[in-house]
Amino acid sequence: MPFNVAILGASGYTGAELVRIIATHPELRIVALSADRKAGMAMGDVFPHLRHLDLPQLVQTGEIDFSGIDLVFCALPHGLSQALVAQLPTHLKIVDLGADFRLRDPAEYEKWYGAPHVALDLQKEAVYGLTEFYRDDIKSARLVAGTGCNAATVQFALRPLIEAGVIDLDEIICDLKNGVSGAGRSLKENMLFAERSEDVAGYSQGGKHRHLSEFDQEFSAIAGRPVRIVFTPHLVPVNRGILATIYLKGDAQAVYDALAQRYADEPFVVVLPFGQLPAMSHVQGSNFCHIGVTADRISGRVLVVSTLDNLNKGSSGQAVQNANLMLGLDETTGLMLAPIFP
Ligand SMILES: NC(=O)C1=CN([C@@H]2O[C@H](COP(=O)(O)OP(=O)(O)OC[C@H]3O[C@@H](n4cnc5c(N)ncnc54)[C@H](OP(=O)(O)O)[C@@H]3O)[C@@H](O)[C@H]2O)C=CC1
Ligand SMILES: CC(=O)N[C@@H](CCC(=O)OP(=O)(O)O)C(=O)O
Repeated sequence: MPFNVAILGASGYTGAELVRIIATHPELRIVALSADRKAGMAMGDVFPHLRHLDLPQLVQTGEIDFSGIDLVFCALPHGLSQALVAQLPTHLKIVDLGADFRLRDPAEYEKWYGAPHVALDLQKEAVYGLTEFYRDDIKSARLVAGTGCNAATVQFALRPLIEAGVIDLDEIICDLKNGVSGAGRSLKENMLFAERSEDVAGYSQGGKHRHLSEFDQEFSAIAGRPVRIVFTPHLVPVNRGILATIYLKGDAQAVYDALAQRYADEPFVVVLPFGQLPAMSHVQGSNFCHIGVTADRISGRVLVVSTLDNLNKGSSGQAVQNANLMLGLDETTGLMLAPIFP
């Protein structure tokens, strides 16, 4: 018997990607889809690429009968899940894709997201959803908080290096490029084709991006002392994909060895042969993260490049990976599809 799942926010980009992934998942069945402005519409009318699927109609969340449902994916804008999850029946397992439950310190949440947290008990119970590092906790969790997509890309590169003690923790500089689907599907002037095509621009520079809160939390916990990285994201004219170029001080071979060893048995994190660097196009449409390492000509400088698909490994793929664990399924179920290329 497959597990019944609902997707809240199914008319958004991550919602549609969840549907695309789950459509061929042998153990999950979509029984409810919610939307806000698009409630009442057929999913195939909102997303013609999903027209061939037999899917429930989009409804308001309040219209869903959760009694026969096992797990809920929340793909809602920031700030909505906390109040909503608090009202849902407690038999449900929840995978939240937004930022509501990522930060363990409520003061940090308020600082970065501009409003007090309204479900502190749920926050305490939530497990951070970076599967490869929280696998055991996720297996027994009722509520999992998906990571930020930029945050996942950078953490896959840096966590093993901080753990292994092979880099200078005070010299971490990260330059990241990401695609426009990361901003969601709702209309925004600065996301218009005429403004994004043929352009590259940084944003949230100077330490203002909210994913810094996840870096601060996670990296400092691993190191056992405060770690602060320099992080500048840039928007590039691609639909999906994130590529982080990280400049470090350390021995390149030791950096490579730490990453290769840490991910040797991980099905979704691929460390390329030393000296090779990945491209966004190598992972788009998939749940894979590719990492490359090379030495700089300046002795003691190392370059690490990490790339993943923001809508897949950065959100919906990660969400399904976590749902698999929470439901006692093999972690890779439904997720081994190869990337789309070219
Ligand atoms: N896009 C990405 O790459 C990533 C996104 N995330 C997170 O995932 C979540 C979803 O992101 P994304 O799919 O991009 O967002 P979208 O803007 O594309 O979709 C948002 C969804 O939420 C619904 N919604 C909006 N307002 C309300 C409301 N008041 N009540 C109920 N439903 C509402 C929308 O419905 P309707 O359209 O019908 O109004 C839509 O289905 C966010 O928290 C985001 O931060 C995480 C990692 C990566
Ligand atoms: C292009 C673009 O705007 N990208 C978003 C990605 C955010 C994301 O998806 O992560 P959250 O779940 O934390 O929102 C950004 O950098 O803010």
